[in-house]
Amino acid sequence: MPMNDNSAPTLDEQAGHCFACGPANPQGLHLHFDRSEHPETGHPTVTATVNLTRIYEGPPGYIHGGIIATLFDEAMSKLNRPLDTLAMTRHMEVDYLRPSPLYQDLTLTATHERREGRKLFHSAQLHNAEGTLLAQAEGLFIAINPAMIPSNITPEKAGH
Ligand SMILES: CCCCCCCCCC(=O)SCCNC(=O)CCNC(=O)[C@H](O)C(C)(C)COP(=O)(O)OP(=O)(O)OC[C@H]1O[C@@H](n2cnc3c(N)ncnc32)[C@H](O)[C@@H]1OP(=O)(O)O
Repeated sequence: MPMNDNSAPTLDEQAGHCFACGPANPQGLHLHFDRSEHPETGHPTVTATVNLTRIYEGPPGYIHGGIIATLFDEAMSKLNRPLDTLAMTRHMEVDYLRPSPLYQDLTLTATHERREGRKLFHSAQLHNAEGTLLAQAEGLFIAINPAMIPSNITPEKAGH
């Protein structure tokens, strides 16, 4: 495993098994986000294209609502890095406006809205290819002490 200069795992290495974005998780979603700035506010924005199979089905033909929440949680969490902040989700609200179809390219976006001390407020949306808003979320992330994140997780230490 590649290491940084201190031979300690980097944050990306620590997060390699993240269910939503980790490349090392064989059962994960392997989401990839492009980062930019919001054209009006200049705040960090991220975008990903998602196209999910029946593994993630809830209602027949549609994505499970819990997976949609996962998409939003992950997209909003990706805004913390450009804000130079290590943070975890404290609160999230999801509006499911239309069923979100499987086997179609959908656009997942998230934008940083504002910061109040340790509190980071983000928003996220899921659109179909026609531009219809399918679901949306608001999230509160709290900046944490990096010491909260263990540097070496093994099955033995996780109790498996
Ligand atoms: C981290 C690196 C890797 C990134 C991976 C990203 C993965 C994707 C993101 C995730 O899924 S993270 C996993 C899910 N989240 C968690 O497991 C977090 C579990 N919760 C905690 O560990 C603690 O609650 C946390 C460290 C987040 C915060 O605990 P604290 O005790 O430091 O803060 P507190 O609970 O007092 O809340 C902080 C502030 O939020 C405020 N707050 C809480 N709920 C609120 C609400 N609903 N609306 C507005 N404000 C709210 C609360 O009042 C308070 O305001 P003040 O600081 O002004 O007093």
